[in-house]
Amino acid sequence: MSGGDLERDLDLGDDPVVRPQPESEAELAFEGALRPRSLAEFVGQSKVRGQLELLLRAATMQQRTPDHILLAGPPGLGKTTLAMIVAHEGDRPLRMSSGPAIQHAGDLAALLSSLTPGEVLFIDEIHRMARSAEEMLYLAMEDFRIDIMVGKGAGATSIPLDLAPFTLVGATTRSGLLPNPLRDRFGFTAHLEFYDDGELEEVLRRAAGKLGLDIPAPALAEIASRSRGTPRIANRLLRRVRDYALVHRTEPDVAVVGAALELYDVDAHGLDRLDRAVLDAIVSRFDGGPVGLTTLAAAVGEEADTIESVVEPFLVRIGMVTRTPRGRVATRTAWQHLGVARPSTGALFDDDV
Ligand SMILES: Nc1ncnc2c1ncn2[C@@H]1O[C@H](COP(=O)(O)OP(=O)(O)OP(=O)(O)O)[C@@H](O)[C@H]1O
Ligand SMILES: [Mg+2]
Repeated sequence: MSGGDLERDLDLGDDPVVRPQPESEAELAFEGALRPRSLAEFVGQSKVRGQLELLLRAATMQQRTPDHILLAGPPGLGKTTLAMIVAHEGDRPLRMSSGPAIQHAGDLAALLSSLTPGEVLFIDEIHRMARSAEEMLYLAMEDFRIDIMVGKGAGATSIPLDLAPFTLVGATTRSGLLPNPLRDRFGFTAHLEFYDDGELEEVLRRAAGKLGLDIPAPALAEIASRSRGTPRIANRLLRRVRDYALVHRTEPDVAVVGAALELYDVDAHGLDRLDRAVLDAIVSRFDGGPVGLTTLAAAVGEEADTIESVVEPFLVRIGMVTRTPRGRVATRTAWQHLGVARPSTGALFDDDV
């Protein structure tokens, strides 16, 4: 997306610290060390936890493989963690793959035919799997069987192949993109929700413990409140605060949390520069909106997709932006947050949000 000169007068940097996607290999390794290993250790999502517990117990009592499980929800809320827990709780081996790695039915056939009885197969980003593989997966999930095509043209024949019984755990950030026949074949779909501040505080308390950090509760609460309901972001901010305290040879109290996060441009609501640039554009350049997604994206020099999938959901969730049929509108809270006086009359504000 080209924003022309509008794009040039904003310097947004490209290392936002509060994006929900993993930042780097180093972060993935760090996350691995902090991942809860059991359902009991998994913080929050009490509904999903209870549902999973029942499903796993019933399978153990009946000595069968648990039903296939679909984990749906935004990035960083614990889908991969839960998939590992499903395998661990049932004492089953875990095979990990992902949608983008399965580009042909043959890729999936190789994977499925090599599973051992009772194995848990985790397919991350399952909505990105090739269509031909999806169809093979339907039969595999239902009957633990696949048909392998041999030869081409008129001489082609299909050879049925029995599979070892397995549990498929699929994860998706875009459950709306899954075809219905695939969605229907999961025995259980877990919808992960954003965490509240108390739950994030607990995530942070456990993570600090694992890292051997002594951080007072008010400082943990301060990090939690800036973590956008997302454990991955909470753990990342914890790491930045730890580094800051280390370098400045100080105890990580509330003031240190504030200073460290200010350094990384994370404000009291967990908004970063891009979030604020979006809000500022709606308020200052488009008089509070409504403004269309493409125009808005051009104004801040960012991909429309990033605005739509990453920036906007959070701004909508905290009540700073609303979507109207005519475009995005900044709410009263947004004007207040930016410290800009909002005109009290005018046709643009007839939604009075
Ligand atoms: N309920 C939880 N309790 C404690 N830590 C959690 C919880 N959920 C997630 N985490 C931590 O957050 C980090 C990210 O979690 P995870 O990798 O499972 O997210 P994800 O949903 O798979 O994200 P993505 O969509 O990007 O793959 C991990 O370090 C994990 O330890
Ligand atoms: Mg994941």
